[in-house]
Amino acid sequence: MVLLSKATTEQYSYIKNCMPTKFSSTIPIVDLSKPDAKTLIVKACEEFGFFKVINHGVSMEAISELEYEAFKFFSMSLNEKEKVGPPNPFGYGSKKIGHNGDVGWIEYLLLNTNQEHNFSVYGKNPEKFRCLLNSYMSSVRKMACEILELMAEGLKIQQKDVFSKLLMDKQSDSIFRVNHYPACPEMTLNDQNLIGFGEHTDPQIISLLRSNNTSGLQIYLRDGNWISVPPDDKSFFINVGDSLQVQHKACY
Ligand SMILES: C=C1C[C@]23C[C@@]1(O)CC[C@H]2[C@@]12CC[C@H](O)[C@@](C)(C(=O)O1)[C@H]2[C@@H]3C(=O)O
Ligand SMILES: O=C(O)CCC(=O)C(=O)O
Ligand SMILES: [Fe+2]
Repeated sequence: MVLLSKATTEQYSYIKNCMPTKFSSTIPIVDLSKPDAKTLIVKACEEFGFFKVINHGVSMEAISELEYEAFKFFSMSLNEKEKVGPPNPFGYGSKKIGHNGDVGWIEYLLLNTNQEHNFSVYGKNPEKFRCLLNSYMSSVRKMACEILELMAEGLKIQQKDVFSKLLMDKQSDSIFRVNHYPACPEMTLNDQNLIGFGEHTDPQIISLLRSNNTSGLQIYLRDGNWISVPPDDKSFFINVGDSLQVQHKACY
């Protein structure tokens, strides 16, 4: 058994511990290349508010290249990374999330997808990072539009771009987050995990999540239980945000 000294535990005490939950085998899967995708998307949104997409059209090469550059960025010294911060609202952030005083064992880059950022400070090869980010963001935006259009069709809304046009708008406030959850060896040795990104709902229309093959993402179900989402680095997970939930209800 490993015991943590008081001094060690004190530095983490302001970040809550993660509760272990069961892995779910019931996450809906939508194959975007199949004709039933629109029906399955609507069903998943209504019953779960969360689903996984395969055949999403974002190339694995673009994903791996960006992931590699992001890892390089996060492996730099805190001093170097902080040249891209603080995130008010965009840039590099560590531990502090949002404006409500939330904290987590996380560091991240927060970008507006429609805004030019000063990339000259983004890591050792900023131009490469900028190119990879831009091409990744445009592929993911394309996928998001496809999902939103399928959703409108599935809901039998005549105007197919009713949701997707919000994303295509030049003034869109869509954001891109690159989250890094550093290992916390002392806690892991003691079989505990610190909360990375704490409990929240996403205010947007939808969130498109991709991660490496590490577990950690948990979702809250209607029945009041939290479940762990089995990781899958080849797929994207789609979370219905508060704005879509409100608009969706208004569609009936
Ligand atoms: C804890 C929080 C972070 C967040 C604002 C909030 O109070 C609740 C929602 C969070 C979220 C989730 C989606 C996006 O990543 C984000 C930028 C957003 O708009 O809402 C974050 C906020 C944030 O990181 O500032
Ligand atoms: O990093 C994750 O897996 C979740 C992040 C998240 O929920 C968010 O950025 O809104
Ligand atoms: Fe979220």
